[in-house]
This record gives sequence, C-alpha cells and structure tokens, in this order.
Amino acid sequence: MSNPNEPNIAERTYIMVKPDGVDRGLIGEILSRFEKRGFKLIAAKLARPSKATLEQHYADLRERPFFPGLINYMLSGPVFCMVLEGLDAVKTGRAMLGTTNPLQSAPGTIRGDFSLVTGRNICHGSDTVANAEKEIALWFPEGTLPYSLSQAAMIYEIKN
Ligand SMILES: Nc1ncnc2c1ncn2[C@@H]1O[C@H](COP(=O)(O)OP(=O)(O)OP(=O)(O)O)[C@@H](O)[C@H]1O
Repeated sequence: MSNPNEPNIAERTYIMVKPDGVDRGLIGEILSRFEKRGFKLIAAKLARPSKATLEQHYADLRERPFFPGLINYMLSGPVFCMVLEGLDAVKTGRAMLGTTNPLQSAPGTIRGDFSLVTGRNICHGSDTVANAEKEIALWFPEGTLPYSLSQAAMIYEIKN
C-alpha cells in the first residue's frame, strides 16, 4: 500500500488546453513544458466536446454567474486533452499552471506567461487527485488509454 506521506510517483493528472490556447497555437508549448519537467504523456487528443460533457466537467460551478459564459467559451473551438503522469502530478501541474486569475499568476507559470484574463486563461489542470480520476474517466472513457503500466514508475525504479 502506498504511504500517504510519500509523493506518488505514478500519479496522473488531466490537463486540457482550452479553445483560446489551441487557437493561439500553444498546444506544443504547454505539452513541452510538462515533458521537459519530466512528466510522461499517457494519452492525448484534440476534441470538440459536447455541452453535456463540459457541464459535467464544470459541474461544481453550475450555480456561478459566469457558468453560461464559461460553457460558451469552452464550446468555441477544439480543446486538447492530455493525461500526464509523474511525481505529484496534480499538485505540480497546478503549480505549473498558475492561479485562476492570470494577472495574479507568477511569470514562469503557463497562465502567468501566456494570458491576462480569468475568462481566457488557456489551460485547465485537475485540482485534486480525486477530481483527476473523475476527469480522466470523463474525457478518456475506460479502455482508451494507450498506457496501462505506469511508465513514470518504471523510469523512477531504473534510476534509483
Ligand atoms: N469570475 C470568473 N469570470 C469568468 N470566468 C471564470 C471566473 N472564475 C472562473 N472562471 C472560469 O472558470 C474556470 C474554472 O474555474 P475554477 O474556479 O475551477 O478555476 P481553476 O480551477 O483555476 O480553473 P480550471 O478548472 O479551468 O483549471 C476558470 O479557469 C475560468 O476559465
């Protein structure tokens, strides 16, 4: 059984380049940052999600005043969906993303380097391990992930 005090080397997160990020040609830049950091790309696809899928993805925000605008934004073009695996992937992914409001995101973060407004913040990242699992299941229905083994864990074992 894994030790809750140890970072999980085989943790997976769901990262999604939003329509503005895709439109601005930032897929490669964003993926490259995760690969260079040491995360393993487990699955990826360009998708045109349905309204129902987006409403499920953002279900926690359904009552917020910006919800209809958020769904329209996410429907405005293709998104690029990724599963990335590696050491503390969820927490590290959020740190690499920056804060929800890009103006408060530090330079060096994805949002801090490439965006200015909350309503066009170019990239999503799971905020908890439980939500990552739900989001991976939603965007990559069971059986579609090309990797079943933990590649990151294998690399880690080889190097230690
Ligand atoms: N006040 C707002 N006005 C407009 N859009 C907003 C606002 N707050 C949040 N959003 C949009 O909704 C998304 C989800 O909001 P949430 O509070 O979950 O932030 P987040 O976890 O940083 O973002 P994401 O879930 O997309 O990674 C934000 O990334 C942003 O695109």
